[in-house]
Amino acid sequence: MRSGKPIEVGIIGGTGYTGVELLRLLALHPGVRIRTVTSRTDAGKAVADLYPNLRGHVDAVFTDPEVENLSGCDVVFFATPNGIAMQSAPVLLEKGIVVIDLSADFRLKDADEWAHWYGQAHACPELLSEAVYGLPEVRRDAIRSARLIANPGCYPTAVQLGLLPLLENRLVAADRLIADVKSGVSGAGRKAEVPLLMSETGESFKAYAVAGHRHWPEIVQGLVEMAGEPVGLTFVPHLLPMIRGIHATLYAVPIDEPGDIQRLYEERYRDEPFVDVLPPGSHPDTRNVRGSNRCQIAVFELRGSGQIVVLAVIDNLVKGAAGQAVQNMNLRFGFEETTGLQAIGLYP
Ligand SMILES: NC(=O)C1=CN([C@@H]2O[C@H](COP(=O)(O)OP(=O)(O)OC[C@H]3O[C@@H](n4cnc5c(N)ncnc54)[C@H](OP(=O)(O)O)[C@@H]3O)[C@@H](O)[C@H]2O)C=CC1
Ligand SMILES: CC(=O)N[C@@H](CCC(=O)OP(=O)(O)O)C(=O)O
Repeated sequence: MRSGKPIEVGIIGGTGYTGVELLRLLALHPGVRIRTVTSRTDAGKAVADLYPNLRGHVDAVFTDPEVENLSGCDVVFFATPNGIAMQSAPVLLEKGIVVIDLSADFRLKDADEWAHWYGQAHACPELLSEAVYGLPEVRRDAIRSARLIANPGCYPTAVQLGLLPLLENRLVAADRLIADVKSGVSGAGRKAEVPLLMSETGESFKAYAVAGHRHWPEIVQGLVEMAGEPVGLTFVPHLLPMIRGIHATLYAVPIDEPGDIQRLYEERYRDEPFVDVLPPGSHPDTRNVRGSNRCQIAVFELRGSGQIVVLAVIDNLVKGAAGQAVQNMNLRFGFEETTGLQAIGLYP
């Protein structure tokens, strides 16, 4: 466990939902000092004036997102829209600063695939192979020595953790996977857009991006690595009338008699501090992980159809973004993995 001088942290995009969630978590982390928090629109304003929940905990003032404002940082988090981190990550890495990107810029390994899904050419394709996909439950050792960490997306975190034990053990048909996943509205970020108004989302429920969502290639990339074979995945995201939370219902067809699936999940995740396999017959509820870095999972083998159904819930802003980013920082800088992440889910 690391001790000594706190590490210096920078956050680009400190006014957004994942940025302020990083601030909430890092403010109580004993091993860090928040050195720089950026905003183009609120530069010069005290962080605690914009976010009074942080009064007395964060004394930083928003600054412009210029690279010069980040020198002296040991680690910089990008909590920015896609396409921003790839512009400045190379300069920061050259300065010896560790980069943890919460956006999707370094998640896909194939630059053409990235350009296809994100609608622009990648600015530094040469870094894609080096970037470590920061799902600690799969890649803990690589994260410990990474310079550039691609923090997973929210949907991909829930789906991959839900299917990992089945795919690693080759128990299900990898070409027939279904992920039916629902998200709270904060997944879309803090922006003024008509489809995100309370009157549009508040008492309604719908699927979206059924024909193709940019998280699909990210999830498939991760599942292929787990399964060691090609994967066929149907992924359908939905927008739920709630603020935080992701609920994934995952369907898989066993190849043979799969054995004791409950035990398989319990053993795979026994030593994982942030994956909680619930007792048989449980139905995980998004509110039980709200504000916490936990993923709660339940697994069922349906007698009628023979299908395996896995339910996985996370808070999209915590295990799906800022919490997982802090978990990655902890691994990278030698802190106890759970430092600053002990918050229990809010109930009700
Ligand atoms: N919301 C979620 O649940 C999740 C989000 N993510 C990803 O994390 C990233 C951040 O998401 P979220 O917090 O929701 O987004 P928001 O839209 O809420 O916030 C974006 C932040 O980026 C800043 N920003 C915007 N453009 C630029 C720019 N050109 N240069 C520097 N800063 C900029 C904004 O501040 P300002 O304009 O003042 O500079 C703002 O602080 C996104 O890539 C998102 O896809 C990942 C997982 C889950
Ligand atoms: C509810 C909602 O809109 N969710 C977002 C996904 C969350 C996210 O921010 O994903 P990236 O990090 O990959 O951009 C969406 O579907 O676009």
